[in-house]
Amino acid sequence: MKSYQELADKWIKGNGEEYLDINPADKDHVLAKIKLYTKDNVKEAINRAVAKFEEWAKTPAPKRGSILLKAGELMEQEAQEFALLMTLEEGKTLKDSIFEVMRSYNLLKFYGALAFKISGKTLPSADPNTRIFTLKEPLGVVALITPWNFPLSILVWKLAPALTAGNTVLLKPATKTPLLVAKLVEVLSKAGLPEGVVNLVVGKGSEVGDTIVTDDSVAAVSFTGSTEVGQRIYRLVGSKKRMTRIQLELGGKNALYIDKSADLTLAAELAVRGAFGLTGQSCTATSRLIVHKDIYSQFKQRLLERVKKWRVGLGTEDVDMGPVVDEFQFKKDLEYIEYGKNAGAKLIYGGNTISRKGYFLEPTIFEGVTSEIRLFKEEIFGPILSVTEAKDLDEAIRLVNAVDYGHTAGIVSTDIKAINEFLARVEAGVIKVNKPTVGLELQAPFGGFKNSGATTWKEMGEEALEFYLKEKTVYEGW
Ligand SMILES: NC(=O)C1=CN([C@@H]2O[C@H](COP(=O)(O)OP(=O)(O)OC[C@H]3O[C@@H](n4cnc5c(N)ncnc54)[C@H](OP(=O)(O)O)[C@@H]3O)[C@@H](O)[C@H]2O)C=CC1
Ligand SMILES: O=C(O)CCC(=O)C(=O)O
Repeated sequence: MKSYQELADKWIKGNGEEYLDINPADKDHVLAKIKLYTKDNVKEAINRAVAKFEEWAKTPAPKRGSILLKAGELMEQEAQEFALLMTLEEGKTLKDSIFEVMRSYNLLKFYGALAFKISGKTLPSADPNTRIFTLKEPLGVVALITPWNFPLSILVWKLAPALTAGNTVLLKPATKTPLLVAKLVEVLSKAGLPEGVVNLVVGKGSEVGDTIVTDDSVAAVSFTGSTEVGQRIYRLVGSKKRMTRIQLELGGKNALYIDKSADLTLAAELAVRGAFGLTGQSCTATSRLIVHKDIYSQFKQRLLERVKKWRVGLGTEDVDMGPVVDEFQFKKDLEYIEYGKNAGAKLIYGGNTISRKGYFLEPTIFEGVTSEIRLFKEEIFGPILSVTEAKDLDEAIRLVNAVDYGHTAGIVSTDIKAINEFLARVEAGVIKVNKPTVGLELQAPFGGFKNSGATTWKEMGEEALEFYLKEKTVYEGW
């Protein structure tokens, strides 16, 4: 069984308790024993980031960008090793891991190139002897806190713009997926990133999280994770003595609407891919289907035909879906399945565990899910899909919006009027038309609405850089 102990020992140097990093597809496979960071270790890391800030901020932006471009190249060369580690540590299929690694090295290259064009603007002045212009500057030490489900790309889409902009970084990945991040730090080091610019801390969020976000040396916090933790961080950061910039990307309960004009084969494909791809553990996952009553029974038949062909197994095999990430999430999924059966919804597919050494579940579908029950309203983050019938487009849009989240939504339709009505009235940061709700491209900005995000700043795209820069306005007279 492959061990990553050497990688862990080299880059993760906490003094706290030991944590076993386990392969979710095989509970007996320990990838490494991780020494977690204590609050004191975190404080030391913050101090290192503070001490390095001036030097890194003064490094010319093109030089900073060149290091990221180089890191992107190195990651591309090691893409297969990154992908294998991702599958062993998080459980997603190798195909999905390779896709995530590709996105990650492209993100490094994208923001590396953007370093060459960080710019302010020049404005006309009412005074003929004055020139007005703006200068963009880094913020200082930024803290990046990330989840396990996209263990590499989410982290890189924060880290790359942060570094390009000239900030030093405190990096706090999810405790479940630290090895992959250790490998990223290794690549950055090989690419020439000076020590102390990026400071990895691997510690349980519930123990070291408050220390990170409340430290007055931390100028900004960018967090992706659950709405519950995000709201806690929002309150804590708001009560700090130092004004602190904050970006929050949170949970989702995304709906895909199947219109009466939809191509039903396409609709079934998009529904199954969106709901069960990545084991449903995606903030862009399709968790709810809203189906027009006129095509309900034909669509249901196509949906069941498609899901029967969905292959579950080890991520390293040729399958469509790997295991659930860990025991905690596995139990949570099972509780929701039991709850659904007792809450009046009808289980029409799956619902069982698969007897292997890891945390394997069948893709599961409930129909007759009303908007009052928890299956409809709460983020599950597992391979469980709820189906609800709508009498017309108006009711469908109301149902799509009838949750506290507003991350992603989708419509499958060939009716341009219905599509435009949907685009205008649905409250979500990303809307997909005839596409799966999952799958974001790095050059496009994204960020959720309602309780799916703080809607302060976008991530990805050129827009992501703005979060990591402040703008100074100069009035230069003569
Ligand atoms: N909007 C978006 O773009 C995305 C949102 N998500 C959301 O993330 C969630 C799944 O990820 P998950 O990792 O379970 O989410 P959590 O909110 O539990 O954790 C996210 C990160 O925050 C840390 N953390 C936990 N408690 C605290 C705290 N009190 N203070 C500071 N940091 C803390 C975690 O550390 P530790 O691992 O040690 O607990 C982890 O690094 C889902 O809700 C999903 O929707 C996921 C991807 C994208
Ligand atoms: O769907 C994607 O491409 C990525 C979305 C994401 O960040 C997530 O689901 O956690």
